[in-house]
Amino acid sequence: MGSDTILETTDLTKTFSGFTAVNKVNLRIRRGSIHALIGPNGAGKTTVFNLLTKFLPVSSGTIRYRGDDITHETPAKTARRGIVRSFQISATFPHLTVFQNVRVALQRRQSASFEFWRHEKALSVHDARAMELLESVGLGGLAGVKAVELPYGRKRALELATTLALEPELMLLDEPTQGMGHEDVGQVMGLIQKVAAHRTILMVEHNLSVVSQLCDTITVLQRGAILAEGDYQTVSNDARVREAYMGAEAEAA
Ligand SMILES: Nc1ncnc2c1ncn2[C@@H]1O[C@H](COP(=O)(O)OP(=O)(O)OP(=O)(O)O)[C@@H](O)[C@H]1O
Repeated sequence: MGSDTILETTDLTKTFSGFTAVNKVNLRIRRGSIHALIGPNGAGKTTVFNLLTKFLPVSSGTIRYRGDDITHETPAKTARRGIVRSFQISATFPHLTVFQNVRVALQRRQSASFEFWRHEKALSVHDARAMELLESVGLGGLAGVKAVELPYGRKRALELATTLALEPELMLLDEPTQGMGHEDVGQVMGLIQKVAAHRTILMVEHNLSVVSQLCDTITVLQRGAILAEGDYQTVSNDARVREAYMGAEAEAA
C-alpha cells in the first residue's frame, strides 16, 4: 500500500442471506482527498460505509487502513484510529446548547465513554477547544442556543463540529447536503472544503453538482460493484454511468 493511500479495500464483499449487496469492491482512498461514493438507490453505498466503520461484519475481503489490516477490528478500535462517520453516529442532543453539545463530544473523545454527566469543572477544561470548534464551523455566535432551535443547515454545521471534536483523520460523510435548500448546500460545501484541509473525506452524496465541485475522485457503484472511477469529467462522460443513472431515472418515473 503506497504512502499516499490511507484506506484500501480488497475484494470487499457483503452478503445478506445469499444476496450480495457489496461485491468484490476494491477501493483506494488517497490521503488528503475528497472522495465520493455515488450510485443509484440500492447500489451498496450505505453498506460500504457500514463495513468501513465495522457497523456490519465483512463477509469476505479485506480493509486496510494506513497499512494495517482492520477488517475484523471492533467498531470502537476503528473509530479510535480516526475513522469517524458523521451525520449519523454523532447525533446531537437536542436540549443541550450548541456549546454543550460540542463539549460533550470532546469529553467523549477523552474518556472514550458515555460518562459525560460530569461535574461542571471536569467539563470546563474543554471550554476553549469547544469554542474554537464552533468558530471554525461558523457557530460561534449561536453557542448558547439549544440544538433543537437551530435551523436545519446549522444543525449540520453542529454535527460537523461534534464530529471534528473526535479528531477524525478519515471522515465519512453520509449525504451531507440531503434535504437542504440551495443556500444551506453552499454553506455546507464551504464547511466541507474547510475541514478537508487537514484530513481525508469519503462522502456518499446524491447531489452531483456538489460532487462535481468538491470531489477529486468519484467511485460509481452499481448493484454492489464498481462501475466506474475517476474525476468528475471521466465518470460523467462514461456511457455505462450515464446508462445506470438514466436507467434509475426511468425506473423511478
Ligand atoms: N440489513 C440488510 N439486510 C438485507 N438486505 C440489505 C440490508 N442492508 C441493505 N440491504 C440491501 O443491500 C442493497 C444495498 O443497500 P444500500 O443501502 O447499501 O444501498 P445504497 O446505495 O446506500 O442505497 P440508497 O442510495 O438508497 O441509500 C439493497 O438492495 C438493500 O436492500
